[in-house]
Amino acid sequence: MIMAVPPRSMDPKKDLAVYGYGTVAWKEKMEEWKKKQNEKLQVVKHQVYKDGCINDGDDLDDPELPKMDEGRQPLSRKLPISSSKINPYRLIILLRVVILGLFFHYRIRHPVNDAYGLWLTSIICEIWFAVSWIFDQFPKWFPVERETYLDRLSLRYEKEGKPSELAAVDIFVSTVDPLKEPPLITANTVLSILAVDYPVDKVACYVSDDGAAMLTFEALSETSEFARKWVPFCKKFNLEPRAPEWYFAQNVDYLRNKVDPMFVRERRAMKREYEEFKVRINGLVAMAQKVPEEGWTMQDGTPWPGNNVRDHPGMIQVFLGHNGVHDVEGNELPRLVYVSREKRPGFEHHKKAGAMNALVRVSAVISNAPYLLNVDCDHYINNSKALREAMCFMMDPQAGKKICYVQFPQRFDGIDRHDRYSNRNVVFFDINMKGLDGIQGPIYVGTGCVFRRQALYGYDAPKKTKPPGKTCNCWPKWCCCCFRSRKKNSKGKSKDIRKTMKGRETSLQIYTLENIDEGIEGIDSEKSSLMPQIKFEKKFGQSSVFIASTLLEDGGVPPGTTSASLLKEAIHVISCGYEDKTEWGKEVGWIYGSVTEDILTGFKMHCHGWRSVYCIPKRPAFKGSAPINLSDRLHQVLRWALGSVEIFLSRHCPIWYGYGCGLKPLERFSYINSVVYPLTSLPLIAYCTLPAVCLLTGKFIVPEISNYASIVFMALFISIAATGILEMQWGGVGIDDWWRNEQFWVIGGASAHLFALFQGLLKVLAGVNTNFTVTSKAGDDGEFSDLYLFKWTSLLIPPMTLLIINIIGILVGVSNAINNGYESWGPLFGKLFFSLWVIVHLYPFLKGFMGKQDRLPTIIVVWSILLASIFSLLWVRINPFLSKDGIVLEVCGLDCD
Ligand SMILES: O=c1ccn([C@@H]2O[C@H](COP(=O)(O)OP(=O)(O)O[C@H]3O[C@H](CO)[C@@H](O)[C@H](O)[C@H]3O)[C@@H](O)[C@H]2O)c(=O)[nH]1
Ligand SMILES: [Mn+2]
Repeated sequence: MIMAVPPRSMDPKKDLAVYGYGTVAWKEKMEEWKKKQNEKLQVVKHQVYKDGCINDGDDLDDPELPKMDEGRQPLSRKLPISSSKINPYRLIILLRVVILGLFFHYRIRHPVNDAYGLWLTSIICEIWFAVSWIFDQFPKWFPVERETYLDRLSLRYEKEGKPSELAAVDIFVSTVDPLKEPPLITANTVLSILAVDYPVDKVACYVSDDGAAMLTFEALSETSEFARKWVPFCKKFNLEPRAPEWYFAQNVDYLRNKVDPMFVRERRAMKREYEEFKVRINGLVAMAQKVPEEGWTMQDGTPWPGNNVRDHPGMIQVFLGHNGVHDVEGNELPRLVYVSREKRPGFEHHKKAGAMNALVRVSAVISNAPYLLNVDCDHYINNSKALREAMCFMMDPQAGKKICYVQFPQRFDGIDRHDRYSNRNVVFFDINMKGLDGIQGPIYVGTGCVFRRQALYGYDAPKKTKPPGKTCNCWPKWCCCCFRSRKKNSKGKSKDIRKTMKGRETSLQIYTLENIDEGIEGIDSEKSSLMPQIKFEKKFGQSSVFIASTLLEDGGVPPGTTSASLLKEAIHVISCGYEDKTEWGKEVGWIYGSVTEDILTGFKMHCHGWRSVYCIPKRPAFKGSAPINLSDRLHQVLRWALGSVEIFLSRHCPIWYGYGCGLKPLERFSYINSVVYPLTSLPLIAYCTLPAVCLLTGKFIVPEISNYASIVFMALFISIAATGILEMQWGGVGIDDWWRNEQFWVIGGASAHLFALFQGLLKVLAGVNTNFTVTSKAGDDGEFSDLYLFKWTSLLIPPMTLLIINIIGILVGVSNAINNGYESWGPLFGKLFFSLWVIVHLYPFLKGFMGKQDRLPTIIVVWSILLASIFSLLWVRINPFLSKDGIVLEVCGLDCD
């Protein structure tokens, strides 16, 4: 019976359901089935991914691989979440929808007559919460996980005795302010990149310095020198991680695993080398503290061109490269390039997105790898196989072609044990993103992401057989038509050019505009179908070298170019006027218009029909740092929310943008959710104020409840808890992380999101510019001293106010109840619960607010005052020695009737 399973099926769950899943024998059968499947797989040529969309119909045949070879198999696999976990989850979601319906039915038909305003406010808030819940919930309907097969990647692309066929990757590191982003951190990131487990000639590291700091430049120079020792050492002993600071922070148990004495010796020596390196870097930092009056001068005596951060020429320096320096063992090292784009007053620089686009062009001119990885300066490579992991998706002959990027989760070092401010974002990275991966792919989060270069150039994803008429991503229909024909042309041309380029490799010189014109003119056949040069210039700008590079879909630089001419062109493409009247930032590269350029950039790609992939290797691929004190964290969240508001109010708002294109509906839901969430701050603040108002006025948002109503309320409460719990289960998230996330949702919502909303509106209405406040990255991890750092910011006011009024509300409510006798405790209970719910959510905020006092934590003082007053009031009430009527008025001072 099991043999009847069609050989192309890859879904044991589905098939087993037909063949007796759930019976006693199913396990055995499954084993047998799996074995048979595996045997079959070896000869099956065209495998169809469950995805459906993923098979391009490409021929898998690699004549060099024997028919039964392991290297023919897919490089990765989708692992659906087990149905025993996901089905109850879905069931509960549906139940919750039904219960919500009943809830609103009751709520709307039972207004509170003596507190109509309260009732109306609460209902409006609840409706908003319900809607935003829908947008958050349904993109989590099809979560998946994935598994990669690095050995198969190796078998396929690194055949014995032949040069590696792995694709090249250009790696971008962005940094801006060496004081907030210590050079040592950037250096560690760069070292981890240079030492990555990948063919050296296929890796190029570009560091973008938006601060034009000589400190960064010199630190990088030191780093390249140290890399000559560090890289061979890492590779020799296969170390992890390859960022020295974090490597040496691990303790090695020399006794346990019979460590090679040679290793012990070399490790010790290397540790000393690293310490010296650190001393040199710290020396540079110390020197950079005070700017000399005449500005910085370089070692050769010439003044540093970047002395005026806002007005300086573009700078490029190649530190390590192909024919240059070798490491101490004589091996080549990856390329390392310092880039600081030109800045002039009067030009909009578009923050990080602008920096990334400059790097896209520079790298296209210098190495033009078909794939790009971008990391923030503090996100080092923690798993040296990270690039290979990404290639398991990108280079998969069937699945790869449609993938625009492979996103890795952000993981962090140096966060306090309890992760007080939910810096790890575990719920987002382990639940929401896995959900999206089952739809059209995770959103781009700004770092730890490997891109397909072509996808960044604003092209549509390849289509299998596309029905004509539905190919583009702009919403007006007429626009679709014109756009389609243009796309076709560009694609057609790219093929031609590529062929021609291959044909006349030696003769084609492409340094200047004239040359490329000649080149195109030379292809007289099919000339009419070519996209005119002018159109390319309109899209990509005036660099013919860059334009030519975009046509090489498999990357690489045309042969016969000299590095001097390339560098000249590289300077050209980072000049600040370069993007004028082009599609950079509009359709090409990182997209401008939001401080969270990441969401926007990924969104555009999904609109072009691309899919992205979420990759979670066992050993985290990248690790970074996060702001752990309250004020910095709130500012970070403020920036993110502001970015979302900017997108929400722009033409790229996912509610309106991109219909009739590649964006799937549930994916759209998720994007909508990620731009409207700051709006939730308004109902949230209102809702958190309600309990206090109720307690103070003695009114409530629901009338006297019937039994039916209390059942509905309970059911709603239970279904909310149940979805949470089941979600934690399939996502592998702990209750503490989940709870922190809930708490921070309230804290952030009551402060940063609200401010973001106003700043965003200000920007749109009054044109006030938004700036990108970089978060400081802790240099030396000083025992989380940062956690207790307290900086005053107005962001703290709204949550503080909410806290205070709720505490006052509780006090007043309790004392009222005391005065009014025991029958009034019943209704009070609901209000107290409501109010405590707010306080409990704001608790981490209160802790952060209190800072850290060594003797007697203020928090204890506050709580004791609070409890003390409650108990004293109670005491007053119960005290049998006093006559009731007499004392009450004296104590609470309120008019209690
Ligand atoms: O004008 C600028 C401003 C920032 N950056 C770089 O942008 C990165 C992110 O800045 P950071 O302050 O660390 O922001 P985070 O909130 O920690 O970053 C997250 O959120 C950002 C969007 O707000 C994304 O760009 C990041 O990739 C993502 O990690 C850093 O490498 C900066 O050097 C620039 O290159 N130029
Ligand atoms: Mn960061």
